[in-house]
Amino acid sequence: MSSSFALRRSLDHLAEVFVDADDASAAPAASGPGEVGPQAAAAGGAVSFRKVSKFYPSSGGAVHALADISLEVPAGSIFGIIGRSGAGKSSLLRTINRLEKPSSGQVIVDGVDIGTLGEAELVALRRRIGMIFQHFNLLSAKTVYENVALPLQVAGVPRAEVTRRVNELLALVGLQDKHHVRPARLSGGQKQRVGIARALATGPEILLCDEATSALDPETTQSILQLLRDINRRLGITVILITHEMSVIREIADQVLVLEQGRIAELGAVWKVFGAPQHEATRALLAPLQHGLPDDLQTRLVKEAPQAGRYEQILQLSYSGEGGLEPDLVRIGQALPGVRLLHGGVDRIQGHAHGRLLLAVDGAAVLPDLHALTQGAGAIAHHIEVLGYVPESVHSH
Ligand SMILES: Nc1ncnc2c1ncn2[C@@H]1O[C@H](COP(=O)(O)OP(=O)(O)OP(=O)(O)O)[C@@H](O)[C@H]1O
Repeated sequence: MSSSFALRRSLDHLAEVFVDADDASAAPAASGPGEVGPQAAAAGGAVSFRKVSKFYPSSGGAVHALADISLEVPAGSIFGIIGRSGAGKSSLLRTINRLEKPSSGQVIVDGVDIGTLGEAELVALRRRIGMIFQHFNLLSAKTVYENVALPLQVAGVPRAEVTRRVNELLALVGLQDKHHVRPARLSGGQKQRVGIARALATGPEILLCDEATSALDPETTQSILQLLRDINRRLGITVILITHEMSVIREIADQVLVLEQGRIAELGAVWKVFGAPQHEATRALLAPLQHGLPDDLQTRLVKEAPQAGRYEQILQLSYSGEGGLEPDLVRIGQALPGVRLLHGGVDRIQGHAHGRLLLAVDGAAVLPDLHALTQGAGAIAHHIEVLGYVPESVHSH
């Protein structure tokens, strides 16, 4: 792609997402130039979807991208949308700033049905909704400073004020020493920080994140998620993000929506959905995060207890976050004498312990009533099952 073509595309995109210069003078801004800014804690930012459906016309018949979506995103929350490729995530996200128009149903932002807004009001709405992208969408010919300044300049903010705010925004995202650098000389994480600063320039109440960390390595992903969390907490901005990685949801979101073929497969608090996934799509998305049986044990595991020779019983203890139950190693040791921890892991999600432990107990030991060990105040796990038996000692191999 030639650089002028790339620039034109980026400019087109920016104009689409933010405002266009002609509209800016005509539009009654939601908050006037004097009030926009990252220091202003967001007061609103609630989004409701009411029976939202979306069809795209196509030569092979209409594609039903969203079907009857109704849900609420509370103001000030972090809301994660996940699903397989083609599930409808982008389509749903883009209805919030009306880059996509629903075929039916309403999207309501802070009590206002945005389908009823005229052009000028739509411009004002988009100033209250920032957006960041997987590929950052920065203007390559402009410096970091100029990229962040642009939405403020377009909104008619006086020059001295632009300078003050861009300085503040770049400090907020940790790029105070990169003012005069062009995007090509930044790392992916730094580019996304510029994208975030630019998205926050007009003091939005909502930040839409379209696969914002998908192009980043794991360490940079962590730092960007941390920044988004800080922004959510410090500025009170509602963050709505789409991702295909459950680890991103686990890291940052309060609520998660699992989309499957345009429909709600699952919706709820992240710790609950992780602890007791109801839908096959959710279980499939969670599978890579779970501590399953390692291959070496899997190959040696038999379903029936061997009739002769020594063997070990392999138990799986699961934790779903309910009731504050955490793995208490002393109690586990008392309930299952001689137990050894083979494999597993526990995550804390929103203060709830989640995970699985794989344990080995000598084959000669008589197991207690495992169901009883999941009940009442003395419970050692939410669920316990014998996965099978491994001939001889596990550590003899
Ligand atoms: N402009 C369009 N015209 C026709 N079909 C479209 C258009 N945009 C999306 N679709 C179709 O709508 C469905 C949902 O697409 P969407 O991009 O919202 O899903 P997604 O979950 O974001 O996917 P991905 O993770 O691959 O980005 C898909 O079948 C897609 O092919």
